[in-house]
Amino acid sequence: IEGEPNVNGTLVQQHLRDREKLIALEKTHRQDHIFRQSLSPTAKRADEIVQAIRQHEIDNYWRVAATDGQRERFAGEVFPYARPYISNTILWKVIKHMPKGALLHAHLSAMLPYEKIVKIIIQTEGMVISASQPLNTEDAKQNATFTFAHNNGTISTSQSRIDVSEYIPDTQVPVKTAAANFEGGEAAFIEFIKSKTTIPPEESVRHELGVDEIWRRFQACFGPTGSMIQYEPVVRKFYQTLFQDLASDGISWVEIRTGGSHGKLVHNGDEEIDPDLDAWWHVLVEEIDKFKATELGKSKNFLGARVIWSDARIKNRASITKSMKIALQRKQNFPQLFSGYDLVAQEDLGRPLSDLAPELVWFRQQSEALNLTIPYFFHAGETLGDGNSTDLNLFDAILFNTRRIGHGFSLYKHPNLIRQVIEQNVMVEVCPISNEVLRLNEDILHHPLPAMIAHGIPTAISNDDPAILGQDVAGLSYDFYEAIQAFDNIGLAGLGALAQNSLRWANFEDQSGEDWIQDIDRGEHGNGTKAKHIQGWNREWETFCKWVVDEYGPKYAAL
Ligand SMILES: O=c1[nH]cnc2c1ncn2[C@@H]1O[C@H](CO)[C@@H](O)[C@H]1O
Repeated sequence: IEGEPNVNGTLVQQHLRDREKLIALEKTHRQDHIFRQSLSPTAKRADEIVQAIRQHEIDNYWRVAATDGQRERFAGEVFPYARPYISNTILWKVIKHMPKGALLHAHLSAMLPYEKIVKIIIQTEGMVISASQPLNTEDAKQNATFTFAHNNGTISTSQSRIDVSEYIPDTQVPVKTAAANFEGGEAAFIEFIKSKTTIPPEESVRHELGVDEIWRRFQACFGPTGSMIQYEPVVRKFYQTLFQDLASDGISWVEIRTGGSHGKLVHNGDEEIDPDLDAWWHVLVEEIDKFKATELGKSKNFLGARVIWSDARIKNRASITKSMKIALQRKQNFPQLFSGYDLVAQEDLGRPLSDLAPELVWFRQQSEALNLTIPYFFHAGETLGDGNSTDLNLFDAILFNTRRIGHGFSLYKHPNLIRQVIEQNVMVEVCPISNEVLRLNEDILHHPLPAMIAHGIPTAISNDDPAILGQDVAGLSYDFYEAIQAFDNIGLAGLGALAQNSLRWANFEDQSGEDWIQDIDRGEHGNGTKAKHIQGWNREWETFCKWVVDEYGPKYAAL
């Protein structure tokens, strides 16, 4: 036996060089590779600083040993437990500040926290609530359903509480009165509404109960939301609050999934739904324009919103066809607001896309005959399965030329599809917190996002149903935070690429398939609307990176 291990030995040094090369080679396949290559010196500096901030907080803030009865804490732990700690971090402040581009995957009735909606309702003249039974016990509160409505003042005044045994089921009580008289007052009333419309942390973490169980709870949360966002004055304030919150979070464009049976409106001073289905669309057009003209809308350069018409895949053929006909009419009347088409609700239990092939082919033929551009933006692969019908939806989605895939959680199991998705420029709308709470990944560390990026799959981050699933804010900051927190390979530059992708795959205006692909290929170098918006974001990104360097450079440079 001779000598000692020596770090300066030729073979050791060779190994370390090979290692660097191999890691670098691996990274050239990443979807964010080109974006990283083109970072300005300031952006590179910001990336390094944020890396230092992140590591410092992983070591000194998140890593906390278990003490009597308390769990051990760690970076990347389940979102519902991490959430209260996130807002104390510097990394959070950085993420909040970041320009995030477009929110491409979110369902309207679960976009704005219900506390905000209920407060709007309480303040709106003539809003009433009725419950299916007196809410005087915990059991009753759990079992009851409730409905909001507008009433022109003809209600009986004998009932002023919904949480006493004397309450007569289905009687309307002014919301303001019911809330004020609720045991515990308005705060307790809001808590009650939230208990019926949100998934609490203690439920979210129970992964042992599986996907179907959480989907039953999740789906039930949507029940009361229909009647919340129907009365015009409420709807208008809802949109203004929503757009304010999105813009304040650095989001400049949003594609909202809704429609189907949801697009109904009760006009100011009315009690009944307007049979003219355009009414709902008119209001949204007006509110988008109104917000864009506000100080905040202008200062944040808010670009607007479009709607992805969404039908519940659980519906029978006839009602899907009927809804498609209504969709075609709306597209004719509101070509700019109407973006595309999707099918929603639990994929595992609803109709697979292959089952709906006749309807989807027919719909495409109809829109072509009418000279309408209605691309597909399908949910697909939101499953743990491999080869089950939800997983196979990915194949149909690609064959139907989906322009983006919602979730695509199981895509990483399909090498050939991955190749096709990359070649055909299809982007995956990744919703990390939604996937976690709906029990696909136990925590962010188990999410396939880094695998998708590493394989070169275009991805962007969305929040899906933040009012229900626990983010409890309209913006994207928590989902962005989870992504950067969990994976060393992402970093600020990786988040930047994800944000820029969101604009590159945003459906700003009707385009033929060819033009759509060309604009994605050209990205910031194109000459159309999309390139202009990406260039706008690039400028915001530089300003943001400079802010990071100025604000945190001095302190974190040394770390
Ligand atoms: O992650 C999702 N995957 C599929 N469908 C969803 C998801 N989140 C919400 N919805 C569906 O959208 C409808 C409201 O517009 C709800 O019925 C819900 O099932």
